[in-house]
Amino acid sequence: MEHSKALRILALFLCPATLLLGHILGLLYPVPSWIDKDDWINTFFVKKGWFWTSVVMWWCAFRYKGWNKHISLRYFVLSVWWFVFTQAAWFHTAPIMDLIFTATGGLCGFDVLDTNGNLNQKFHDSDVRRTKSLDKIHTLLKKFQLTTEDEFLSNLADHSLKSIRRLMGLNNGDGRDGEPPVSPSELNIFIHDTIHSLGGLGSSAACRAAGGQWTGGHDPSGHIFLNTLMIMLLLGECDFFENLAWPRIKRQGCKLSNYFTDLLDNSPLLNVLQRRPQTTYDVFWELFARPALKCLGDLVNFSLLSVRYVVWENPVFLLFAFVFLWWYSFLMTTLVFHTLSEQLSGLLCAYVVSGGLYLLTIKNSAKRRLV
Ligand SMILES: CCCCCCCCCCCCCCCC(=O)SCCNC(=O)CCNC(=O)[C@H](O)C(C)(C)COP(=O)(O)OP(=O)(O)OC[C@H]1O[C@@H](n2cnc3c(N)ncnc32)[C@H](O)[C@@H]1OP(=O)(O)O
Repeated sequence: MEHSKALRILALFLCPATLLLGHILGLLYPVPSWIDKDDWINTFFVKKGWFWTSVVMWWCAFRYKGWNKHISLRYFVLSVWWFVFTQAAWFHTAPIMDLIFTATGGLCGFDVLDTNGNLNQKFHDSDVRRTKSLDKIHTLLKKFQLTTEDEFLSNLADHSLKSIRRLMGLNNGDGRDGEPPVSPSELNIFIHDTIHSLGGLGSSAACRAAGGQWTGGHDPSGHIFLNTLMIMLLLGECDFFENLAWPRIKRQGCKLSNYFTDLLDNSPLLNVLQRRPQTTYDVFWELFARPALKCLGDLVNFSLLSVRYVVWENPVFLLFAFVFLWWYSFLMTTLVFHTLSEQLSGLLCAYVVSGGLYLLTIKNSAKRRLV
């Protein structure tokens, strides 16, 4: 099968096939325990995914084809769709994914206390996140207390602040006894209503910033949406320069392997046999220092050449490394996060636009070739 056909099939079917694979794996194996919302892959790469994908895509375009108005148009369409779906549908409004969530009954919740007045373990999914949220809620309630003129509400705010400080392990001075005869659920309602009265909690980002928890409703998976869009953008664009990328790799051969074998070709015993050192110092030098220095030099050479080979000469490797990263994140999302229907809606929303765009482009370029 020719390269471009394989690439198109990969671009079109990789994401739906991975969704299926994830659910089959989910039936066969336990949920992976190493996945963490705050790990470096998620915070540094996936959550800034559009930035990384843009850099890699434009870099490849620049190194293989140069600027071209068709690429810019496709990038513009996908960027606008990414932006309105995940960032903001319009100026100062929530993005489409959050509008769907709130329209289906979802809200920003503040169920900080459980029925016994202790920290609700279902409020956020790790101690670090719970502590950060309590801190944010404390700041907002403090602000409210300083500005309200209603004595009753000010007292309630005071009681809530004391409870929150207790949950954070801070000393209130008067201990738990100083807290009022207000039930935990009433305090939760007060915290919820007060923070909502400050306004601007219509998006998941704003909810997070206020320390709340996005609960209920249908929450289309932002990760599935973004990963799909990024995979299709990278593989879709690769289709337009792969005829330049593969021959370049073939032409250059794998000269990196020579440098790699140099790294291994560094025997201390051979040094001793060939150079026949006379003094103890010379033996030490030939046995330990010379091989170590040579290895270091070769390693630096090898690293520099690898970077040059991958980033400058063949950035298509970089492109596939990122496709792999987005694919991995996609698979982990299918295993751990959201319901199947939320994953499907994330996939469909990305797929409809990016799939349509690339099918249309492929059709148009085939037509142009025929003419
Ligand atoms: C030498 C070189 C020269 C180069 C020369 C070329 C020049 C080339 C010029 C380029 C020019 C660039 C110009 C670009 C300019 C921009 O692009 S700048 C903009 C950069 N911004 C971005 O990239 C942002 C991308 N991120 C996003 O869109 C959103 O954060 C997301 C990922 C869609 C948000 O999703 P979300 O809110 O996390 O919601 P969702 O996915 O539903 O997840 C719900 C929860 O489950 C968690 N979750 C879900 N799945 C997972 C998972 N797989 N793992 C862990 N957690 C998960 C989430 O973390 C979330 O948890 P919370 O933290 O909210 O509690």
